[in-house]
Amino acid sequence: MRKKVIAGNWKMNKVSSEANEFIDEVVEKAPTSDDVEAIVCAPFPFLASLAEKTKGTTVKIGAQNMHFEDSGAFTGEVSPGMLSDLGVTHVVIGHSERREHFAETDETVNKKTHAAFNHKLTPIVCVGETLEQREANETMNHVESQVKKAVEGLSDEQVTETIIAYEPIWAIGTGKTASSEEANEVCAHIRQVIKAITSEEIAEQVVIQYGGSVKPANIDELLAKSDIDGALVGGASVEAESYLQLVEAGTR
Ligand SMILES: O=C[C@H](O)COP(=O)(O)O
Repeated sequence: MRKKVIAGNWKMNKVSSEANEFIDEVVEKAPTSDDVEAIVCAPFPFLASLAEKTKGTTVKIGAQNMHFEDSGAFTGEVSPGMLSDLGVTHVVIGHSERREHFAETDETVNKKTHAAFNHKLTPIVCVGETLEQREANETMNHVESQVKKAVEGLSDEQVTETIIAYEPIWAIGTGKTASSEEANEVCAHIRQVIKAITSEEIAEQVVIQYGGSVKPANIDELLAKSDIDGALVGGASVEAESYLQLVEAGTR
């Protein structure tokens, strides 16, 4: 059985003292079950401290973005090696907010996915359709194309380790969650796409998360679905109490 992976994405929230208080509480109270993996994806300035505080615990720290190059004249950017050197283990790649506001493309997503593996980081690759695409029945084709491009050129082993987060853009931060059936349908399609590229055995191992207005009140229903293996959570992951409830749901 695939383990549930619950990743909080704080986005651009918190100051250092709040970040440290959150992680102290989460480290103390997070369930230590093999059935669930807890990841906190925090802004760059907090990563060193959070990675230090979670060393030797079950809580993992992720970044929300990175550059694909190892080093160079890229003012303001952060390299994959800088992240892994701190003890960061995961990195969100291709979040729709980065695609929309920071010109992230399928091509840069693919480069970043390769760069993540080159530096022993696990990529959490985000895909998902706009409301217009859903209404035009383009969801499956769009998501399929995003997934194929993201994993292009990866080895089978790397595809197995890639976490894919299906996040319909219309459900992000809007309070509108995709129904568990709608979410599962797309996650199942993503698994079929992975199967077609690799094999059934690999597709069965790939962790596929749902993201978009996930909260303690709706996570159980989502996680009960056959192809939803976890959640990428924004708003409801910012407070420790709510985040811990989400992680706890992964153990049920
Ligand atoms: O990365 C997280 C997603 O954008 C979902 O955000 P949300 O839970 O606030 O809707």
